[in-house]
Amino acid sequence: MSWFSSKKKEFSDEPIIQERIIKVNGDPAVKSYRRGKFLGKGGFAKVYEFYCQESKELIAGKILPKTALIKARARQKLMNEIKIHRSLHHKNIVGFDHYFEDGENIYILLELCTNQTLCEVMRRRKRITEIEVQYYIFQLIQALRYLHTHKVIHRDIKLGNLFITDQMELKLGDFGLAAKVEFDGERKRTICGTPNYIAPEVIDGRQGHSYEVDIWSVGALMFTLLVGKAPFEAVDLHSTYQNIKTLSYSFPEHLKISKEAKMIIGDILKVDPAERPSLDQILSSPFFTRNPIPKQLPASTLAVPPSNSFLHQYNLQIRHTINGYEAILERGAMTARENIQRVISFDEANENARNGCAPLNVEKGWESAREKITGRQISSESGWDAQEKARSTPAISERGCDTPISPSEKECDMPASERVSLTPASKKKVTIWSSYSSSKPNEGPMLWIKKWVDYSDKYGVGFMLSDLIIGVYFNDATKMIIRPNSNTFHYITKQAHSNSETIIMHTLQDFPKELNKKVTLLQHFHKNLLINEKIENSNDSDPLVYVKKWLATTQAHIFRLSNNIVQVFFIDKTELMLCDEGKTVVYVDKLKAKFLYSLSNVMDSGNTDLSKRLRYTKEALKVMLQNQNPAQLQESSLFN
Ligand SMILES: Nc1ncnc2c1ncn2[C@@H]1O[C@H](COP(=O)(O)OP(=O)(O)OP(=O)(O)O)[C@@H](O)[C@H]1O
Repeated sequence: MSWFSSKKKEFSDEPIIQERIIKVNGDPAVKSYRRGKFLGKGGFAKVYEFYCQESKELIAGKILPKTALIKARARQKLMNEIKIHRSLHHKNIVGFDHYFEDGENIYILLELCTNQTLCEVMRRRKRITEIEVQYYIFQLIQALRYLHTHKVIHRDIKLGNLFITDQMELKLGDFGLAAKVEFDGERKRTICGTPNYIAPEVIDGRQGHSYEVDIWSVGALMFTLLVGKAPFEAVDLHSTYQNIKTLSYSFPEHLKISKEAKMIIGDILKVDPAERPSLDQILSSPFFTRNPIPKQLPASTLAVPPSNSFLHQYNLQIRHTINGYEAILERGAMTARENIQRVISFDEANENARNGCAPLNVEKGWESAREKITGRQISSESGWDAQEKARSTPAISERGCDTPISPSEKECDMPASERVSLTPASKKKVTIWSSYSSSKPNEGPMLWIKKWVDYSDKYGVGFMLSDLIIGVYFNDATKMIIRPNSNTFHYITKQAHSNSETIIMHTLQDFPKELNKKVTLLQHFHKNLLINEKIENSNDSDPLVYVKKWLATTQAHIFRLSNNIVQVFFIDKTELMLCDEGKTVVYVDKLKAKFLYSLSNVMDSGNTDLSKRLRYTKEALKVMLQNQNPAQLQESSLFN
């Protein structure tokens, strides 16, 4: 793999560096590089842009004078760095191209990261917002997952070793202090140099250290990014070490740092390495799962906080996915998707076996998980579940973004689902479902049914969606929807002999007389379903979602929404939700614990109860979509 970037650049009189190479046919030849812009300098090295004259491409060239490598220990360290770095290939690790030498220097050619490092960002910004911390640390953790699976400890995670590309991707670099773990359980004893965020067990030295030192650094780094100074910083090294050993650090009171951020940093900064969370546990913590992580930050954030327009756009995206306590589901789905991604990126059979089939209990440890899911079938009007109360998710500004949000132009897009990549095996299985859950492209935002009531013996089914849209699916298959406290409603009818639907908007003061009864019913549902709901201003231009089809069987109520989400409410009070075009399965058990799976993992997991429910759902969907008689469903086998 070549790390040369194809960017053309004109150089005039910069020095030329020549690399002696051997051609494929064995003939000696020379490859020339123009030494371009100075990028920075480290302990021994100076780094420049290198312009390859033959390929006309750019790369970063690290120049180490041989005079700095006279001591055997320095040479050994460099060889160790090269040996480890050249074996690593991950999108969040600076790419290693190759190295060569001439009489004076050793040259290491590396992937060019044009946006410098987080050190320069922090110099300009002092501290960054929580959403940016999520963005960068998420990528760092992907790099560390890869490293640790390949038995490498980085041991020098610091701002200056976190490079940023022109695409705003984070890349971990500088493997000068990295170490390979030779056997399971090996504890490293020596560490050369002074790592910035040194872990207490390294200072102590007695019990040795391992992968957990990188985890410690992640915590210390997160603190630094949010606060603007390292957690244990002191006037001298001795006091810093003392602070580390006694965990003496505190969050300045004047800074608005979320409790989720404080919690995960506190969990990581534990003196006993065994008490620190794993990388996966860090990513499953509320700090990372409470909102989708942006796909890309704008380059402006290298110098200034995220713009209002970026935050507004981001907020719009997540308003559809996060509403009340249901955020848990979406947060979990993110984590589940990452879980899938992780399985794939590790690309190791044993990793697949270990990670692939494990259900992710997104509730574990979260207070929010105590919330109950709504949507119980009720038998009469008086049974509206007044106790069910949604938690409202704090606005983004309360989640640590200092900048207020105001409407403005579009700046980025970040559907979390784009992070998903599936193994070929999963793809195969998903098609079974996508034919039911996604016969058309995704048609709307991520909303789902939060409450419903079945009045089909008289009128139809009333429902409330997660963004508090109220709707009725009438017995004649027409639908009506209204936003909370809105003066307008939508009436949806199906055209005869075709599948297409007509949506007409009316005001509550002015609508055709023949809709009188339906509107009365809609208002009745509107009033009752919204009891105890916290209503925020809704926007009439937001896309509408409604129940497109539903089916009641002896075992369950099955709903298919216009955004292709399928929800199944079983009579034993368990629930299933198929989202993400049927690729993600959310299962809520009787105790309201929520589990997330990729569809392929459920099928392979050996969870026969869940597989049975999924098969049942598939059959029910077939019946529903082909307008068959529900009696054709083989139901007896479901809850034996
Ligand atoms: N791949 C790269 N792309 C762009 N700039 C780079 C790259 N690698 C290094 N630099 C720049 O060069 C500087 C020094 O590089 P680096 O930190 O790798 O040198 P070092 O001698 O190994 O440093 P240290 O003393 O921290 O170990 C970096 O801070 C950065 O500004």
